[in-house]
Amino acid sequence: MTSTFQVDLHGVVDLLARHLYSSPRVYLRELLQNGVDAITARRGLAGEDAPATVRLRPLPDGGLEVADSGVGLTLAEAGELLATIGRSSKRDVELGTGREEFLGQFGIGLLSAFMVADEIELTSRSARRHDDGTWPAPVRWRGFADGSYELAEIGPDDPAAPAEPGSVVRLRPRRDMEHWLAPATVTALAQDFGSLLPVDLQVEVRLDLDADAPGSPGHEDGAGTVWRRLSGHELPWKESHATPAERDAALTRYAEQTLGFTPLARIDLDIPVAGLSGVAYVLPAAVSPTTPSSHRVYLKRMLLGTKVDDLLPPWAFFVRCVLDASALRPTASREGLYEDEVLLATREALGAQVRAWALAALAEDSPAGRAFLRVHHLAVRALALQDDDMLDLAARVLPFETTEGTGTLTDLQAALPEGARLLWTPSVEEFRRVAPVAAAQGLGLVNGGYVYDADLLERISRRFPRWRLSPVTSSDVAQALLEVDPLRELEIAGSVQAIDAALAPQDCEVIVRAFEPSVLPAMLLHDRDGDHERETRATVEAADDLWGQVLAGLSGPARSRQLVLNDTNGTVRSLLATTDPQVREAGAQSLYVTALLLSGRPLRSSEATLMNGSLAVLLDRALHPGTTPLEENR
Ligand SMILES: Nc1ncnc2c1ncn2[C@@H]1O[C@H](COP(=O)(O)OP(=O)(O)OP(=O)(O)O)[C@@H](O)[C@H]1O
Repeated sequence: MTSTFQVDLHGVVDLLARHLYSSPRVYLRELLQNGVDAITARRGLAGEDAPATVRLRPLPDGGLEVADSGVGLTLAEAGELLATIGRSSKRDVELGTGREEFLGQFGIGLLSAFMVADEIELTSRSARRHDDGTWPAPVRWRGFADGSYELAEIGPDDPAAPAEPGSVVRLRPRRDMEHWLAPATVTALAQDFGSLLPVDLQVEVRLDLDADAPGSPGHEDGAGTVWRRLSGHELPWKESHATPAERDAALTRYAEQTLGFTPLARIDLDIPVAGLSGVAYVLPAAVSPTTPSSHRVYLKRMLLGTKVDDLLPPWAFFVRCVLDASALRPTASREGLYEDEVLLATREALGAQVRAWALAALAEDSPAGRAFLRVHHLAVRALALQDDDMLDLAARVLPFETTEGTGTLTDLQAALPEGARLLWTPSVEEFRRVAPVAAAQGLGLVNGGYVYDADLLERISRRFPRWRLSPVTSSDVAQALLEVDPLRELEIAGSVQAIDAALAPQDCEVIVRAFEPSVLPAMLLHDRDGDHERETRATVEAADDLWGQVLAGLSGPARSRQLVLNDTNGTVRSLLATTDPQVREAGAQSLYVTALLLSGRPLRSSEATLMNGSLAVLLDRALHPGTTPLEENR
C-alpha cells in the first residue's frame, strides 16, 4: 500500500515564512518580485506596451499596499496558486525548473510576508478575458499565518478591487514588526532591491517625511503626499556617456557610492551566455588572501545580495564586482547562488576576464600596471601558482627580497656574474642567517619565506631551468666557508675545545672557518633535522620518565646546532687568543646569542639569561682588569 506524507501545515508555513530567510527585510523583495513577474506575464499576453507599474503605499493603519499592473489572477488561478504551497505559475512544467523570464520559481515567496504580517490580503483583477469576451470578476484572497485562507470573488465596484487589471497586496503589521512596514524602511528597502528593475517602481511619501521630495521625479497625489520614483535606472555600466572619460568618472562615482572605495582600476565584464554584464573593481589597498571576496549581484535586475561570495576563483580576491545576470540560479531564499554548472562556467569565465586584464596590465609596464603590482602582488603570486601565463609574467615582473636588494629575478641575475646560480631559502629566518655570507661570496640568494614564494620559486625553477634556481643547501653554504690553514688549526685547537665545551650546555657544537664578510663574527648553521632534534631534546627534558625514554630513543647523539666562528673576524681572533677562561666562556656565549639573534630566532628565557650573564662578566672584566669576576655573574 502506498501512502502520502502528512503535512503539518503550521510547521511548514512557519518554516518557510520565518526560518528560510536570514532577515525579514526580504519580504519586500518577494512582493516586488511578484509584481515584476506579473508584469512580465502581462507583457507576454498583451505585448511590450502593457502598463508596467508597481506602486508602494504605506497605509494609515501602519500597513503596506503593493499594487502592480500585472497579469492578475482569476478565481481558479488564485485557488490553485495562492492556496497551494510550492505551486508557482513560473515553472516550466516539462523541465521542472524556473522559466527564464521570471524571477520567482519556488511558489513560496509570498509566505515571507508572514515574517512581518499576520495577514496577507491579495485582491486581483485578471487581464485575461473569458472566451466569450467578458472580463473575469475580481477576486479577494486572505491568507493567515496559521495556514488558513479565504478566497472569493468580489464585485467589480468593491473598493478593495483594483480599478485596472493587476493585483494589490495589503499587509497588516505583525506585533513588534511594525518598523518593517514603516514608510522610511519601505522606501529604503525598495530602493535597495528594486532601483534597477525594468518597471516603473514608485513609492508614496509624505512630504513632511521626505526632505528630498521637491527635487525628486514624481507627481502630487492629494494633499501632503508625492509619488517618488525609485526605478528607471539603466544598469550603471550600460548607461551611455558622451566620452569614455565621462563613463570612467561615472563608474568610479558608482563604486564610491555603492561599495565605499575609489577603485585602483576597473574591468568591464561581459558573459553573454550567462546573460551577465557588470564591472569588477580592483581594490585600492591590499587585502589578505583569506578575506572572503564578496560581490554585489543582481539577478534579472533585482538585487540578490551585496555580499555574494564564491562568484570568482579564490585567487581573484583583489576585485569586488557589481553585476547583473539572468542565467544564474538563486537558492530558494534568494540569498546566494545555486552551485550548478552555469555558476561553475560563469566563475571560470569571470576569472578569465579578470586574468586577461591582469596579464595585460602587467605586460605593458604602465603606471596602472605598476600600481596594481605594488598593491596586489600577493594576488599575482597566488594566480601565478596555478596559471602558466601568469607565471611567465610574474617571473619577469614580481619583486623578491634578494641579496641584491628588492628586485625581480632578472635584476638579481643581471647583478651576478654570467651563468651564476640563483638560490632561495624556504624561510625568512634562513635568509637572514645565510644572506650576509651568500652576498659576500657573490651568491644570488632569494628569500622564499613569504606567502606563496617558496611554492612559486619551486614552480619557476621547474618552468625556467635557465634561471638555474634551486633551494639553498648546507653544502652551498659550507662551500663558502673555507677550512682554516692546518697550522692555524693547531694553534687554536685548545681554545676551540674550550669554547666548544662552554657551548655544549646549549647543545651547540663549535667549528672555525674563514669566510667573508669578515665583519660577521659567527653564524649559526642548523638544518631542519637539527631543529627537530633540538625540539625532541627539549621535550625529553620536560617529559615524564616513560615518555622521555621513548623520545630519547629517537634522538641521536650529535649536537643540533653548529656555531661557525669566522677566523677572519677581529673579535673572534681575540677570543681565540685569550687565555682568560672567564672571558673566553663569556665571549663564546655572547657570540652564540648574537648569532642566534641574527638568525631571526626568538630568544628563550635561558638564552636571555645567558646573554645578560656573559655581558656582565665581560663588563666586569673590562672595568676591573686582572681581578676575578663576580661569582654571582657566572
Ligand atoms: N502580484 C501577483 N500577481 C499575479 N500573480 C501572483 C502575484 N503574487 C503571486 N502570484 C501568483 O502566486 C504564485 C505563488 O507566488 P509566490 O510568491 O509564493 O511564489 P513564486 O513567485 O512563484 O516563487 P518564489 O517562491 O520563487 O518567489 C506565483 O507563482 C504567481 O502565480
